[in-house]
Amino acid sequence: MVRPLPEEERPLAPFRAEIDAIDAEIVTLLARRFEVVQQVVEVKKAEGLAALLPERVEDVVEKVRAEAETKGVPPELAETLWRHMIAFVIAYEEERLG
Ligand SMILES: C=C(O[C@@H]1C=C(C(=O)O)C=C[C@H]1O)C(=O)O
Repeated sequence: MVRPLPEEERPLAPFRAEIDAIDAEIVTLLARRFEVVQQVVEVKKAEGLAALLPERVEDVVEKVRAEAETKGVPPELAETLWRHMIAFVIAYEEERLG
């Protein structure tokens, strides 16, 4: 739903267009990541592996924090986002692994 832009917010329009385009790219990348997660579920089923593999979770968080830092993104932001996403992924996997 797109609400009419209040007059005083008009100078923000080009930046918001850029943010919207970036968000769409992020969602595309999330879709790719999620497709891989579905393959992970199949392997975990076959191998009897748990949804939550804590050491891997910490490795992923460490990597995204480091990557964020090199790109001028606050590492705490990356960590917060990834921990939320990973928690969702683990719940998704748990539902499918039983
Ligand atoms: C995808 C996996 O399952 C879980 C989800 C992870 C993720 O979203 O990065 C990482 C660790 C796992 O507990 C995995 O084990 O690799």
